[in-house]
Formats: sequence, structure tokens, C-alpha cells
Amino acid sequence: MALIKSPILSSHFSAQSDPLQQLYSRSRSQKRTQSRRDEALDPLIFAAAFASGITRNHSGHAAFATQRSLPQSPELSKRSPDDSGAAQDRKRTAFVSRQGPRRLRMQIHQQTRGAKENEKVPCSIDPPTYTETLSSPIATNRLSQAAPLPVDLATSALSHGKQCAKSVVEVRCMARTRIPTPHGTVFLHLYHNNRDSKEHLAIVVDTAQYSTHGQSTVPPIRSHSLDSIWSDDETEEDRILRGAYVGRLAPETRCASRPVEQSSLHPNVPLPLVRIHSECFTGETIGSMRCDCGEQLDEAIRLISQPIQVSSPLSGTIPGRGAVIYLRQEGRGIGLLSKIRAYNLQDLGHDTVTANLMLGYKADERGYEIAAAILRDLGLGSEQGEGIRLLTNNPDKVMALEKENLRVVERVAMVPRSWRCPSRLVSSSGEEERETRTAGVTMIGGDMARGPDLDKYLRTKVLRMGHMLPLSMVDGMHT
Ligand SMILES: Nc1nc2c(ncn2[C@@H]2O[C@H](COP(=O)(O)OP(=O)(O)OP(=O)(O)O)[C@@H](O)[C@H]2O)c(=O)[nH]1
Repeated sequence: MALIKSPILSSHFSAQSDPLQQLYSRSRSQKRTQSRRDEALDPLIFAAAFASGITRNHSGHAAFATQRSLPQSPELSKRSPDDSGAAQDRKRTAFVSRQGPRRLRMQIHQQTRGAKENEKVPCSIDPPTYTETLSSPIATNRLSQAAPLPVDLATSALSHGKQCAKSVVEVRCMARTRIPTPHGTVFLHLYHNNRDSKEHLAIVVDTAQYSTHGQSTVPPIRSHSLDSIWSDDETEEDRILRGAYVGRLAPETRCASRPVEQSSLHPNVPLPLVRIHSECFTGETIGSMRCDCGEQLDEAIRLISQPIQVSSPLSGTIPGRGAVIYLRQEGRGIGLLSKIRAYNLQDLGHDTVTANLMLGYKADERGYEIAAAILRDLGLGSEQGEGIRLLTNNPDKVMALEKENLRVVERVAMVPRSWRCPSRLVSSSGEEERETRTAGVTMIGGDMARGPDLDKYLRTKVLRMGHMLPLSMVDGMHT
């Protein structure tokens, strides 16, 4: 039951020594014999029960498993008479909740909460191994001979019982490559770190990466850790393979990049646009319109890629530049499984914040220390590097970066496309949509996310999470 974070929910499952818990444990072992019960769904069922009164399974609220015939619940009576599942359910021995009376459960909850508050949550790092064997003969697994990576050190610290919450976040860009997108070429940087085992990414938009040093008007956005030399026996080929080269990679490329000092930007060039984006499988991969995440990712890359107007003495336009820091913090840090459950709670009538709380999480479980470390590595926002313009509506992100001593010079709002183009919202003609659709836009279906689920989600973000979006835009649209 490690998945259940909520003390309310988990207290039901944790085997403790008090008599009530023993009673629960006994009930649990009996329960295992009943295949119709799916323990993995329990958090959801309990959460729904807490929120909306009584469910079929918990209507009895008895502390003991009993045998009794099931009353015709409203839920069952809603089924059609030919619903064989319903008929079977009626014949079956009734399942009666084995949870204790609410008073006792609340007692346990209070105790568990008290204990939890005093204890520090250990980091659940899954030690990655850096012994990738590359099939190419030139690599000959030399990467594994490199000096210990920050994460190796953290892993060994962890194995000695230290908590990684105390360690300073260190990141290393493990590899960089060029990715052509509908908005132009971006440079994907993959990062490892000493805080978690996830592969966070930086999507760098910067055509100056193509230029060799000194050629471009603005300095290229370079990863310090990528350009640094990892060990004495690292060859040029090793370095090129992981993306440490300057200019265009071509069959004749033989020279790797050299570590460079981060140079400051020309005062007439606007500061780079940066977005810190959290993973959203549903929004980005299957085009969910419950949220605007897919659209935001696409819009961020599009905005960053827009040409920038510069004043004299440079004058004219230069290609857009900046980066999206893509954090693997699915579901505002609660993970995909819990996010799916949260969606079901939302369908049961709760908003995105309440759903998280009901599952025992905070409204937002994310942290931005790794993002800050990646930005520093790219020379963005740090003392020595450039200040940044941050694309967000989320005040937490601005505060988190400032707390990390990064220079957020400006916040640039991310207005949902459906708010900006309300006419397309009400338009029923497919014609108009086809004209405006951008081929190859990253999400399935492209264009914009919209619909009642999204409206509710955005409204909650403004009203309950303090997101800085003008609700008047959307209110005007629907009235
Ligand atoms: N728990 C939960 N997570 C959601 C839900 N909808 C979207 N998400 C997650 O919310 C996160 C969205 O994060 P970001 O794109 O960084 O945006 P944001 O925090 O809303 O702030 P902005 O910068 O203003 O966009 C992603 O991790 C999504 O997976 C939901 O209903 N419940």
C-alpha cells in the first residue's frame, strides 16, 4: 500500500499493533479471498466515499465483515434490468465495509498525522548506474570510466542513510542533440542529477548553437557541464557523441567543444524567454483537453522561436532564443497513476485541487531546484549569465526561481489559445479550423485545447492556485 499517501486512507491499511489494527489486518487477509475487490482502487473508492457520502461498498460502515443480503442501493437500481452484473451482484454475498467507525478512524488519522509531521520524508532515489555500454566501437564504454558523476556521489550518500533533501542539487548534461520541429530546430539536452533518478530535459531554442565561437551576434546558450571535460581518458569522439561540439555536426566533424566561460549578452538584445514545464502524458501525448499542457508546451516552443527585434547598433531581427526546461513531474508531482485517479475524482464532481487533497497530496507537489540548477548550467538567469523572461502564469515558479537566486527579470503570461481566439471556440465550421491548424503541431490534433473540462481546470488554477490569468477574458466569452 506504499502508493497511498493519505493518512486517512493509509491508516486503514497499515498493519499496526493496536486491537483495531489487528482487526483490520484480519479483515484484510479475509478480504484477499474475495477476488471482486481491487485494492488498488481503494483510495479512489474511499476518497469518493469521504467526499460524497456513502458508496455501495461502504454503506454498512460496519467494523466486521458480515454476511447479509445487499439492499437495493440507488447505484444498483440505476442499472438496467438486463444488466447481468447487477443481477449477479444481488445474488452474491454482500460486501460490507470493514473499516472502523469514523470516530476511531479519525483518531488513527490524528495519530498518524502527528507522527508524519515529525518525520522527514526520505528521498526515494532509485540509483541509476552510469555504465551505459554503447554499441559503437569508438565508445568502448569509455563514458563509464569518467570521473564520478554528481548523482553517483549522492547515491552513495543515500546508501549511507543520509537524506538527499540536504544535498545541493547538481546536474550534468549527459547528451545534447538537434531536433527539427515545426517551429524550427531545437537542441535537446538530457540531464541527470543528484536529487532524483529522472531524466529531466532542456529544450534549447538557439540557432547560435550552429555557429562556431565568435561568429554569432549573440552568444550561444551552452551547457557548462556538457562542454566540460569529464575525464582524462575521454576522447574527442566520446565528447562529440554526447553532443559536446560547436557548429553543425557533420560526417567530417572531428573536434569536440572546449569548456567556455559564459559570456554576458549584448545590452540591446532582449533577454531569453524561458519556460519551466512539467510533464503531462495525457495533455502532451494523447492530446487530452482536460488541461492545456500540450498546448502550452507547443506554444512555449513557438513563442521562444519567434524572431526578436533588436535596436541599434545591432538593428533588425535575430532568431528567437531561450529554453523550455522539461521536468518529469507528472501530475504536478503526484505521478500518472494518481493523476488518473484524480481525474476520476474530478468526474465525481471535485476540482483539480480538491482531488489532489483527497488523495493525500498537496495541491502541488513540485519543486524547482533541479530546474534552477539546469538553468544555471545553461548560463540562464544566474549571476554570471543572463537574466531571464519567464513564460508562466504560476506565481510559485517565479518565487521558486527567485529563492534559488535566479534573475527573473520579467514574467510573460501564457494565455490559453482558446481565450485568445474566442471566435474559434464558438465556430462550428470545420473550414476555419483547417485553415488555422498548423501542420505538425506537437500534440495530436494540434491547434488548441478547449472544452468544458479545460474551462473548469483553468478557472480552478486562477481561483484556487493564484494563477495570474485574467478570468474576465473567458467570462466575457461565455456570457
Ligand atoms: N494532479 C493533477 N495534475 C494535473 C492535472 N492537469 C494537469 N496536471 C499536471 O499539471 C502540470 C502542469 O504543469 P505546468 O505545465 O508546469 O503548468 P502550471 O504549473 O499550470 O503553470 P504555468 O507555467 O502557468 O503553465 C503537469 O505536470 C500536468 O501533468 C490535474 O487535473 N491533476
